[in-house]
Amino acid sequence: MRLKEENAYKNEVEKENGGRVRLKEECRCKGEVEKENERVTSQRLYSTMVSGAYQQKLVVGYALTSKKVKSFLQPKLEGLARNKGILFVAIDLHRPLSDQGPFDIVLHKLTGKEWRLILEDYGQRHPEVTVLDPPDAIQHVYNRQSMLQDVADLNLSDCYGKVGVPRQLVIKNDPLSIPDAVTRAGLTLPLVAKPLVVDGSAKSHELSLAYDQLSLSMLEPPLVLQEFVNHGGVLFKVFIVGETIKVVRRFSLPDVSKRELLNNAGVFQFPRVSTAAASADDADLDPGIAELPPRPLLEKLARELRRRLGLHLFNIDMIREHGTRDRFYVIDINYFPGYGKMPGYEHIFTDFLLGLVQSKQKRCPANNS
Ligand SMILES: O=P(O)(O)O[C@@H]1[C@@H](OP(=O)(O)O)[C@H](OP(=O)(O)O)[C@H](O)[C@H](OP(=O)(O)O)[C@H]1OP(=O)(O)O
Ligand SMILES: Nc1ncnc2c1ncn2[C@@H]1O[C@H](COP(=O)(O)OP(=O)(O)O)[C@@H](O)[C@H]1O
Ligand SMILES: [Mg+2]
Ligand SMILES: [Mg+2]
Repeated sequence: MRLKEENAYKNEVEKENGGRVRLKEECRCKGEVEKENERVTSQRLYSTMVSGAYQQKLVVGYALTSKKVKSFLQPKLEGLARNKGILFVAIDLHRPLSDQGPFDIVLHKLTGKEWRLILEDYGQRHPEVTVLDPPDAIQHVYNRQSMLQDVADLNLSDCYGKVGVPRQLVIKNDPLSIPDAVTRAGLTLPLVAKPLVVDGSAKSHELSLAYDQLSLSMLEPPLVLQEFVNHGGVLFKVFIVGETIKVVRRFSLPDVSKRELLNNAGVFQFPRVSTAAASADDADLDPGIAELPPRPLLEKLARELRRRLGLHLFNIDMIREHGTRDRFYVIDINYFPGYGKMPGYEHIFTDFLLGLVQSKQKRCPANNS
């Protein structure tokens, strides 16, 4: 690229990046966001010079924790996105959202009421921007009772297998009432006790296994008490990105035998299981346990949940009842999970973003520029 053209392009980038340039002038402290956006601008210049034909298609503003930025926004994803004309820009939480961008998509996973209100207001003022995903839809899966409600309502029982949720009971307060409440509800031990609300904290993932009824009064509400389902120690993590589904196997809690149940009492907190480090994809497993859930079943489940939950980005923790071929339970739904560990997520995610904007343009051609 000749110097004149390069300068002309620099001007064009500066113009296009109006919001970000203004941000540079306005922002007194040279913060992380500014540095990030400078880096992005120079990367864009570089990619133009290398490819010769740069065409930016969409700008994705993101509001994610630093942990999530590290695991999700990996260099391979950013590089691929850049080649496809997608630019990721960090949202500055200290400045009004409407002064930033303009964005085509806002990608976010932050908890807290303040952020929710900001996004709701922004969504109303900027209907042309796709907010991934709507805050109230995300809120619905941050509660372990409501997250499974849609699976229970689905009644998926004639689609290459049956999918349900374990029987469960919500305890809002008074731990002393738990043993009676469990008897009345007719729940069978052992039970998994899970904090009712998932708020991104380590505490919301502190789960316990309860072997006897009396010890249940030692638990700290608000919580969900869920029947433990023997599943051969293997769990299926079903990642969903729009219409794409990817399944991986993870190790999980081992089965609890009748004898073990008789010989044990108490409530035992267990460490985080089924994390990425517990991959069981390459393990030598009993085929009856390891066989993935049937594809048509997953497709129907994902399609229905996408529609009912109003979410594009989530995963489902699913187990097969040990000793059955086709009896499945959904035990957990996570919003914007650890996609960095989903095989091929870079291509899947970038294609998904492009597809979103294309389908929006088809629906509202007047917005095309
Ligand atoms: O820590 P990661 O990257 O494995 O992702 C966590 C998820 O793990 P997974 O992708 O299912 O293996 C994790 O899934 P689980 O609840 O462990 O099944 C949660 O989604 C977690 O988010 P939060 O703490 O509930 O807000 C996710 O944490 P964040 O990345 O959103 O902080
Ligand atoms: N009803 C259940 N039956 C058997 N195992 C369960 C059940 N619920 C949870 N588990 C085990 O506990 C782990 C964590 O539970 P989960 O509901 O997924 O909570 P989290 O949101 O912290 O991942 C699961 O990965 C699984 O190994
Ligand atoms: Mg889980
Ligand atoms: Mg979870």
